[in-house]
Amino acid sequence: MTSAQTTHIIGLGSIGSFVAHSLRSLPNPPSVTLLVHRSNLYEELASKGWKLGLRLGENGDLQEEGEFDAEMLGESSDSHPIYNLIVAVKASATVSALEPIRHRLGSHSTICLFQNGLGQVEDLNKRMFPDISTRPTYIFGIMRHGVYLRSSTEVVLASSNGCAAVGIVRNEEFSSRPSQPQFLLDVLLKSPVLRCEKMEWPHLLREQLLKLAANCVLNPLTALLDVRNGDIKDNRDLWPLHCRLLKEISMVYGKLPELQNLPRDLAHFSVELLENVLLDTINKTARNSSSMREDIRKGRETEIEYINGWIVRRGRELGIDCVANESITQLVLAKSHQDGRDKNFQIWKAK
Ligand SMILES: CC(C)(CO)C(=O)C(=O)O
Repeated sequence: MTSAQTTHIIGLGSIGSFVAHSLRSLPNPPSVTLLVHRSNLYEELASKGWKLGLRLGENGDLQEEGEFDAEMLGESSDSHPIYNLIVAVKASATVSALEPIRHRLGSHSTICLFQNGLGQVEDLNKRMFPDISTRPTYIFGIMRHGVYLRSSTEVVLASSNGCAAVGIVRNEEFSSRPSQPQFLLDVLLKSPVLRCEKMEWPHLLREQLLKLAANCVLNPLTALLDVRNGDIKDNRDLWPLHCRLLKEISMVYGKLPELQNLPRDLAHFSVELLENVLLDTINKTARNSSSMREDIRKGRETEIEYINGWIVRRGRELGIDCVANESITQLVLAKSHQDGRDKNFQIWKAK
């Protein structure tokens, strides 16, 4: 049984588990239901008494929070409506992850996406909620905390100076929807560990676009060269490529219809500004191994279609040829499919 005060969380990687823990550690915690895809994770949570642990710093004490509810997706025949949903799966897995609970979502729901990249809302609307009247309200979240999983039920928060931002996505059909996004916003904003601020949509969109520009350079290059973020700055041979990628991105941003009516300080994205954001991101995350490099190393699908791929698609709509972003997208796709192809080739050769 769920109520309008229950928060569901799907995607129990580092971000999803961190948010789940933050909500349950509030003084009057909301009820939180974890939506689990893997039976081994479900069994592990059960064996730990439905608790998740958070360590503040690598060697900090383990703080456990419990009384989570959990549902094993695919096996649960639950048809109760879901009012508040936090999505922390990879951008490329959003639609498939939400498929088993699609019948429980609708205009009564608020969906908060804590993900890299852009284009997920358009995907959800097209593939899951084509009827405008049944669409949920979306909140987009930007996570600036360094978190990683030490085990499937233990998260490490690398430092206490990270922060997060959330804002309600305003699009053409956003009007008076029956969902109550305030509940989810309030619980997210209350958590002292999350350090989450609320931003009005044009400001959050600007932050997302700036973050996306840095991701468009850092993520594919670290993945293709198999290096840490800091190495991208030190390798001078890459500089002309950074510049070409950012020039295309600046041109696309300059023509985005959703920015046309905004004041200049919100809609202006010069190449110099994007370069500064890129350098600042590299300096702050120099020792990080980017999420795309990790995806490639672990043989997982990357988010390239929602990072450089988004720039290429929007560029195409606006008549801007994004040759550098398109080439780098193809290279990352080729690299991530390489192992599979090698295996197929071996099988083919063996026949
Ligand atoms: C900023 C950066 C590149 C940090 O590693 C990131 O967002 C990612 O890895 O996806």
